[in-house]
Order: sequence, then C-alpha cells, then structure tokens
Amino acid sequence: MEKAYATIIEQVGEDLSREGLVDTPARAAKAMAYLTRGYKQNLEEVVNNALFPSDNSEMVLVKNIELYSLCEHHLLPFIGKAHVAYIPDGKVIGLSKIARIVDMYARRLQIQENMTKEIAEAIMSVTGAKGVGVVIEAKHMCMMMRGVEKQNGSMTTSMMLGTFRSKPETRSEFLSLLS
Ligand SMILES: Nc1nc2c(ncn2[C@@H]2O[C@H](COP(=O)(O)OP(=O)(O)OP(=O)(O)O)[C@@H](O)[C@H]2O)c(=O)[nH]1
Ligand SMILES: [Zn+2]
Repeated sequence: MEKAYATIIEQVGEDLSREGLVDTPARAAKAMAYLTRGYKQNLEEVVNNALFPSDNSEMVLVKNIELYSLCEHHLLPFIGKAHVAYIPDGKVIGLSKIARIVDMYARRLQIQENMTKEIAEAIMSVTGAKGVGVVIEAKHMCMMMRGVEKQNGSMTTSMMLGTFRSKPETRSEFLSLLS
C-alpha cells in the first residue's frame, strides 16, 4: 500500500522527496489500513460472548452511533449515525457490542445500503432477536467535495428484519422513537 500511495503522490504532480512528503506513503498506508480494519474482524471476536440472559422482551434502542466509512465507488468518506433497535428473545447483547458491530461493517469499502443490511443481519444472527431495525443517516463526501457538489443532501437507509418487518406497530414504535 505504501508503494501505491507513493505512486499516487507522484501522479498528482508532487515531489515525493519533498520533506513534508517523505513519510506520507507510510502514514497514508497506515491510515488506510485503519479505515478498513473491519476486514480483519469477525462477528464472534467482536461480540466476545457478551450475551446476557434477560426476560425483557421490549424494544431496545441504541441511537446516534457515529460511523465513518468509505464509499466503494470513490474511496471517499461517508459519515453519519446509525440507530439500531431489536426485540430480545431470551438474551440481550452488551451495549458496546452494537457499536462495535456497526464499526466492523463501516470500516470497509461500502455502499450505505449494503452496510445497513449487513449490520441488521449481524445483530439478528448474534442475538437471535425477534426482530431488528437499523436506520442510518449519512453524508457522502463524494457528493459534497466533488461530482455534483451538494452540501446538504444526506441519505437515509433502513433495514427491518423479523417483527420490524412483519408488525407495522413495531416498525412505527421504532420510527417514532427516532423522530
Ligand atoms: N446508492 C448509493 N450510491 C452511492 C453511495 N456512495 C456513492 N454513491 C454513488 O455512486 C454513484 C457512482 O456513479 P458513477 O456515475 O459510476 O460515478 P461518477 O461519474 O463519479 O458519479 P458522480 O458522483 O455523479 O460524479 C454516484 O451516483 C454516487 O453518488 C452509496 O452508499 N449508495
Ligand atoms: Zn462515492
């Protein structure tokens, strides 16, 4: 990756031997590895068995989980918030693990729709919940810094599974808690 960044820096017309740029290929490679570290994680290790028995079968909602991802079309950031809800079925998941699951999928090359689905499916499979709902709102730098250059357009995506899909009242409760 360092070599690739060295090539990019040269190709934009810069002088790779300039003092300020000498360490940049290594730094940029390290930063990119960090921004895509989700590829090196898996669900089991992220959740670390943090599942706890509970007979609470009401909705659990974690709102405003910030996320930083990279769009797979331009490799530019998209930045936003995830809201995740589920209805437990005998067990609940450690609160921080929901945010860790969001990060595991955000820290990859993504499109927002696929990331939303992957997060919902992961939470469903790990918790065995009766239902899962995920809503993500994000702003895409590829639409702001270049291309169409619209600064105020944000994108909202959602994925509803189980009772969030089959029961309109569950979906409405979730959406009304978000508004
Ligand atoms: N649906 C969706 N589209 C995305 C996402 N991130 C970026 N895009 C879009 O991907 C599209 C790629 O379109 P292309 O026409 O192949 O690429 P482009 O010429 O760079 O497009 P412009 O951005 O319109 O300049 C653009 O419309 C982007 O806005 C995402 O998460 N979801
Ligand atoms: Zn893009």
